[in-house]
Amino acid sequence: MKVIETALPGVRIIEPQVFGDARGWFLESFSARRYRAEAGIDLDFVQDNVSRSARGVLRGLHFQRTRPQGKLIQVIDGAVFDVAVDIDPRSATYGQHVAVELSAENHRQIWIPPGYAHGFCVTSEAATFQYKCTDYYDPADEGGLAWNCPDLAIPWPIDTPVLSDKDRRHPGLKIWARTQAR
Ligand SMILES: Cc1cn([C@H]2C[C@H](O)[C@@H](COP(=O)(O)OP(=O)(O)O[C@H]3O[C@@H](C)C(=O)[C@@H](O)[C@H]3O)O2)c(=O)[nH]c1=O
Repeated sequence: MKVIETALPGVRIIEPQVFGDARGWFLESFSARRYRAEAGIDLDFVQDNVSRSARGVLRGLHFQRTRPQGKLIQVIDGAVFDVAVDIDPRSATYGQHVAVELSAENHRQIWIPPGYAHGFCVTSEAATFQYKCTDYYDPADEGGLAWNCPDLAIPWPIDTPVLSDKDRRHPGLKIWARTQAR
């Protein structure tokens, strides 16, 4: 497999080795030993999630405040524009993001270590999105940032996404940071 470093510390794009033959193809989507050695993922995964979304749906930007989740993400069907945002005020890349297209066709994965905000929008007719998490979901611990915060300047490929009520209400980075500083 190929591992590509990004501008954000620890965030890596992974291209699994795809074995094609007359029947179709095969790939290993995770192997603890190899992902530790080659992608530097030395945390255990405790939860797997799958979501399905229609074109134009945007989920995010999400994180857990006290029990942050590392996420190993891939798309099983369709295509998404996937984004990780550095929300650590002590980080040299605070407020910066990495964006990557993940699709059933390119088989790409992204590893987002604990501590980043994450979101994606669907660029195909529909998309099936699958991810492994290093900590359990805790609704009481959820945090969010506005997808369209001007300080983040994320070049989303759509202007008017379909959002959940929850995702419509998140603050921008500056307002969120002020609530953290208290
Ligand atoms: C995320 C999650 C949701 N749920 C439930 C809560 C709710 O009733 C329903 C939908 O939840 P949400 O609207 O939060 O789902 P969603 O917007 O897909 O949330 C996800 O977004 C992406 C961007 C992430 O990075 C994930 O970590 C997660 O936050 O599913 C769980 O039971 N377990 C989970 O792990």
